[in-house]
Amino acid sequence: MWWVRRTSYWFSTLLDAGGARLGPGRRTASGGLETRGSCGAELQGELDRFGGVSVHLSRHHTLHGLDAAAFRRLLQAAIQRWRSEGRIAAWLHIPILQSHFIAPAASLGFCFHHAKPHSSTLTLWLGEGPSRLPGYATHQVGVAGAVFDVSTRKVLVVQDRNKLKNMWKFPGGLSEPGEDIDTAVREVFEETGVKSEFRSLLSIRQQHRSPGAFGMSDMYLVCRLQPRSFTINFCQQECLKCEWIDLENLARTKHTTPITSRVARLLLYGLREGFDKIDLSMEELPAVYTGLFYKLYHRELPESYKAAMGAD
Ligand SMILES: NC(=O)C1=CN([C@@H]2O[C@H](COP(=O)(O)OP(=O)(O)OC[C@H]3O[C@@H](n4cnc5c(N)ncnc54)[C@H](O)[C@@H]3O)[C@@H](O)[C@H]2O)C=CC1
Ligand SMILES: [Mg+2]
Repeated sequence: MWWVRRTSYWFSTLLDAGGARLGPGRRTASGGLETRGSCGAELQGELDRFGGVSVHLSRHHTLHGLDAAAFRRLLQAAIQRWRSEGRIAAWLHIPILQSHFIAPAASLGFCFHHAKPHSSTLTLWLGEGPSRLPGYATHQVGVAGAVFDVSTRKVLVVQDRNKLKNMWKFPGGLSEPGEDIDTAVREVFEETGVKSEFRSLLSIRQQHRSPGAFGMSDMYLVCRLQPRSFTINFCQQECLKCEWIDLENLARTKHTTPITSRVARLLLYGLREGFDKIDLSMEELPAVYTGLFYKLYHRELPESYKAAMGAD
């Protein structure tokens, strides 16, 4: 697959606005070799592994002195080309001192994705249907469901279509703002077609500077879910494969991620010794001052302790 080589950055980001020559042998967003020539200015970008194209204006020194109208013409031509090449999205990284290019980009449909102290990033969805680009995060919360059927000892796993290595993992994805951890049930259904019910929280992983979270922080939570249906009808856009596999095999196989493997072993332990040994159960409680509700996750408190301390 072409993206296995993406770390070598052979897709160069080029703009020849001022007639500057392009270096020989450079790769472009179209995946072909950029040719030298006098065909005029062209806005080129780097391809990402999802099929989007990213343009960093800071790398285009020839843009200096270009007015907003000329930039708009360049961008419009580039958008047409990207569409014809089947690109799904365009990302425009604009240094703060070139913010006069934001308005022409916005007039062509670009919207803000996020801003940092010295630059802003705009996106334009070029794919079919509504945009599937993830929003920006301070922390993003990913949730997954370990849907485990005790009677068959099988657990539901997927292989992600967009990952560099195709390892088995639990179906799941990013929660939307305002969603609870148990939205793992929704993610599992959307990705696999399998219906399930929340049982408990099994693990929490926190990682900072995560590449999958635009360099921000990522929380990844795995829930234990009880299956309510078994027929798989997986989402072709997100998954390459989806299967019910034997829990012991998942705990042993090398073709899985370390977190999935660890949770598989945790489930095996729960199966043998009782799920109360591994479950963080959830209770919804009223917030004292706001009148809102929140969900609290912890190991089950024995009845005797609840009674001794007074019920909530
Ligand atoms: N099981 C494990 O060990 C692993 C867990 N994770 C965690 O899983 C969570 C995310 O789950 P996912 O299934 O990835 O989320 P998800 O199911 O919400 O999928 C994200 C969607 O956004 C799309 N997307 C992401 N970046 C894109 C871009 N730049 N352009 C276009 N489309 C883009 C993907 O194609 C996918 O359709 C995170 O918390 C992450 O840390 C990630 C890797 C391994
Ligand atoms: Mg997913």
